[in-house]
Amino acid sequence: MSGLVKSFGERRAVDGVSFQVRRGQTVGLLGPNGAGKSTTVSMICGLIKADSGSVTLDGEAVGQGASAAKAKLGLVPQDLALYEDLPAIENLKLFGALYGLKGAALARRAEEVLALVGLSDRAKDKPSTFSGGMKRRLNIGAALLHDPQLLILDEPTVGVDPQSRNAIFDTLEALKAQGRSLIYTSHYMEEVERLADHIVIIDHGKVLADAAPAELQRRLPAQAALQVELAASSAAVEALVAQLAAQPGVAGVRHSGVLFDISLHDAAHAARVLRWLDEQGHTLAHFSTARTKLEDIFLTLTGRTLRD
Ligand SMILES: Nc1ncnc2c1ncn2[C@@H]1O[C@H](COP(=O)(O)OP(=O)(O)OP(=O)(O)O)[C@@H](O)[C@H]1O
Repeated sequence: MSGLVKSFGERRAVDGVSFQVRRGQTVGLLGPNGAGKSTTVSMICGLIKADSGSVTLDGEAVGQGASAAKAKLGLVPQDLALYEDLPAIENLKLFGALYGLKGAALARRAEEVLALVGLSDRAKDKPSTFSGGMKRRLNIGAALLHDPQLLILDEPTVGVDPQSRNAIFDTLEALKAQGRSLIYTSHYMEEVERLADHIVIIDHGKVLADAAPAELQRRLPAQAALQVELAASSAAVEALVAQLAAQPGVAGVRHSGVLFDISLHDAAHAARVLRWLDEQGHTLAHFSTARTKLEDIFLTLTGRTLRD
């Protein structure tokens, strides 16, 4: 899509958004509340009309009405769109019929989709008896009946417990393995880190970053983090902070009591820092290492956390 703009009255919700999704690619569209994610997604699907800009799929315009390009995309809306009192399989058949599927082909496809979202054993049960996560998976299934090439999911895991979130991710990974392209919006950096091979960060309707996760990681001032807890409380904590900060490869040091968070330019520096602490006679109560979170780049770019 290119140069998408949408205003609601005086408010410019989307202000010139452009990015590409390659075949088979999973793009994570990240942004805080009100950033313009849902509006962007609605324009991509032709649900709302852009003030300007264009969306094309395989070179064909996705317009407002029915089009060949539109038939290649599926939308999983943020709000559930299911018939609570209709068995799961019948829900899927209903959506399939809306896409023009009939008879045996419709029945076969509904079964396939139910298996894909991991609900085959609940075919005859009604969504009203499902957990929140199962409803979300059925909602994803509803967008898959017509076998879309590009699936767009608007916050597919909102309000879902961690276990169900994993089940949803298994479904998304299966779709990815089938070579489908995915766009999904999220507040959750850890989800995007798990699934996306490309990340677009938007805020105030504008694209702030559009890159592969590893590339975003490289833009961070620190690549890795080391957390150490010293055994004895040290009277000279501030002096130690200064000494640690002066060690080669250390990008920054923060502490809370005897717990030190040391940012490193590279994970390879961790061993040297630990050796230095040992040489200085400090005993470790605990230590851990971690990759610096992409959440930090988000904070750097937007000045906001994702959960603001
Ligand atoms: N139909 C509408 N009428 C008026 N303003 C709207 C409408 N839809 C969205 N907006 C405004 O446009 C801005 C972007 O909203 P949008 O829903 O696209 O953000 P979002 O990034 O999806 O946020 P969230 O994560 O909360 O869903 C917000 O300021 C919102 O209040």
